[in-house]
Amino acid sequence: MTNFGNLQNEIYFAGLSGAVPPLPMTAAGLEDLARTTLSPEAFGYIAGSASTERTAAANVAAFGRHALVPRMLRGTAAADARDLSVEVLGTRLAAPVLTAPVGVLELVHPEAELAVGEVAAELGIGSVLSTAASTPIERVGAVSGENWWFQLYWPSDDEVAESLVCRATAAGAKAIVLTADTPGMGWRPRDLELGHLPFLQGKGIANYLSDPVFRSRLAVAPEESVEAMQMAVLTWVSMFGNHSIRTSDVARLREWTDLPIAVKGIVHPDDARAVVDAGASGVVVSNHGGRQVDGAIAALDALGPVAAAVGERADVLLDSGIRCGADIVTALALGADAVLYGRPWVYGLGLAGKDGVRHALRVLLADLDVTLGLAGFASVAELDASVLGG
Ligand SMILES: Cc1cc2nc3c(=O)[nH]c(=O)nc-3n(C[C@H](O)[C@H](O)[C@H](O)COP(=O)(O)O)c2cc1C
Ligand SMILES: O=C(O)C(=O)c1ccccc1
Repeated sequence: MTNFGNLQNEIYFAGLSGAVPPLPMTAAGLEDLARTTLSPEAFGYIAGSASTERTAAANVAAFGRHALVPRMLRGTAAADARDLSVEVLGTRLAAPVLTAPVGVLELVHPEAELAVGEVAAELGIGSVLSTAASTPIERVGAVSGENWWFQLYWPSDDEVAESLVCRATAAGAKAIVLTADTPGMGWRPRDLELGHLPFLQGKGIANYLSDPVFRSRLAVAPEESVEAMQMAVLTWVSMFGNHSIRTSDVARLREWTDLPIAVKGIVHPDDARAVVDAGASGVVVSNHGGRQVDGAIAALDALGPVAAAVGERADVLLDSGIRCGADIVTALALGADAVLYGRPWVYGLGLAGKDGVRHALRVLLADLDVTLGLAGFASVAELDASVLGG
């Protein structure tokens, strides 16, 4: 047992000698501090969503429309015997949480993906490494323990896509997460107002620059000169956007790797059924944190119908709007097997590197642990819709 909730005791006892936690104890507090600490470009890129940002707001608001109805006097397990573990896509996790794939982490801190992979492994949860990482797959895989997955942005050059998948498989990834909702970049006013797209500065393209197939497309190695690097960036631009991927391509991905495949960015039950028919064993219900289609349905509102559509045929994960322990309990009650945690730990990374990521993740996991126990549950496995009063 992991006893994530023990963070409470740790802080209160340290408080006896006058110590207080170095960072805020809520996701909102981390965001507020990041707003005044990070550069406007970095903060705008992370906090920003598409257009009016109403889907980003809806993601969070949707959790507020569900209330937990805690059960009392059930003689449940002591805090140190509570079991938060789950198995998703064949991966055993100490809690139903993985860090969401987030690109270009060098924008906020040089430790970037290495910090996230290491801390997730230390805590026994999972991490999903972005294609748009600032650090090559092999280096991140080497420090990320056993429970990391690779997120694929399928480039318009299929041979580059296959190469990325083979590299991730060889580096020890336990699953491939194909992101379906980003055939191109969403309309993002905060970035547009600053004229800021990090990739054009060569940030977040380390997996391409280190890829033998991508490099074979370049006339001159990017290390040779500033002009050669600019050509590599333009080659990236020409291959990042890819509107041609279809459901049937999941079957092609299936041929490149034996790893389980999840498709991320699904909100329609028909799309969920189709990708499972094509060979996916997981679906991530997500609208990319409201960064792609503004006006889209809140992720939590899409969860129930998607979970009903796939039934026992696939695992269901959810992201977009997870901010506290009760949000995870709600998502699991509505049919998710686990959640991906996004922006709050990115603020932690920006504020204090690896320590900040650890802080943000421990706060979430402790809140989940305490909430679960107080609601009358001894394990995550026992959670079902009845916690919502049914
Ligand atoms: C700065 C940033 C970069 C992201 N980069 C990626 C990415 O490279 N690949 C991907 O599949 N999703 C990416 N996402 C989406 C996240 O994986 C996740 O779906 C989203 O952050 C969930 O919303 P929330 O953070 O508001 O909870 C990114 C999100 C943010 C905020
Ligand atoms: O910024 C994003 O949300 C994102 O997912 C992304 C990552 C790399 C390239 C383009 C978009």
